[in-house]
Amino acid sequence: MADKTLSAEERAGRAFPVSWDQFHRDCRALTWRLNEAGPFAAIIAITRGGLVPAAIVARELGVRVIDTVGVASYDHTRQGELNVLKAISEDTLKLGSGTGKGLLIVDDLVDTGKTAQLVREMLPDAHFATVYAKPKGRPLVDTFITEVSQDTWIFFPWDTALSFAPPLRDGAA
Ligand SMILES: O=P(O)(O)OC[C@H]1O[C@H](OP(=O)(O)OP(=O)(O)O)[C@H](O)[C@@H]1O
Ligand SMILES: O=c1[nH]c(=O)c2nc[nH]c2[nH]1
Ligand SMILES: [Mg+2]
Repeated sequence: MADKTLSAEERAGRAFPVSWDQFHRDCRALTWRLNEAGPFAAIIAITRGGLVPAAIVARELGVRVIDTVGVASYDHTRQGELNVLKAISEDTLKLGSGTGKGLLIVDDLVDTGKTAQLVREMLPDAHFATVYAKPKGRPLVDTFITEVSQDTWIFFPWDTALSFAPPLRDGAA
């Protein structure tokens, strides 16, 4: 049984640090795939993690109508209740005929898939894209770029900073 006193990151066996360069490249690769699935009338970023990929995808696809849906469930690395902090606007709902047809939802990743499930219920016909996917969440995503194992914690560039790493022979992982 999983130890509930440990955070998701502490339970994760591996770390997958992503640099700004790598993230930009992965977002552009995602856009190549999305270009074939579009065109899209608007992009909905799941904030906050979806903001940076949505900006890059919007620039590459030439989409200028951007909305947000605010969903939070992790307090740093501990998953709690899903909270919808901001709903999708009426204008965007109309643009997608109420079901999300012709709209693109963007997030940084799917992990357990709980966030994706909730937003998919709001817009069942929208295309759902993430940059990274873990196996549990993967079935909820239409397009993604890189899959990592469920026990991997992804470190995004906006959450990290360069720091000294001790040499391997001194016990570094
Ligand atoms: O598939 P799940 O297990 O639901 O996890 C994925 C979600 O978790 C993170 O958001 P978080 O709740 O940390 O909020 P944030 O985007 O504001 O950082 C991430 O940006 C995804 O939206
Ligand atoms: O920065 C993050 N990395 C992850 O692997 C993750 N999973 C859920 N939420 C997450 N946030
Ligand atoms: Mg998020």
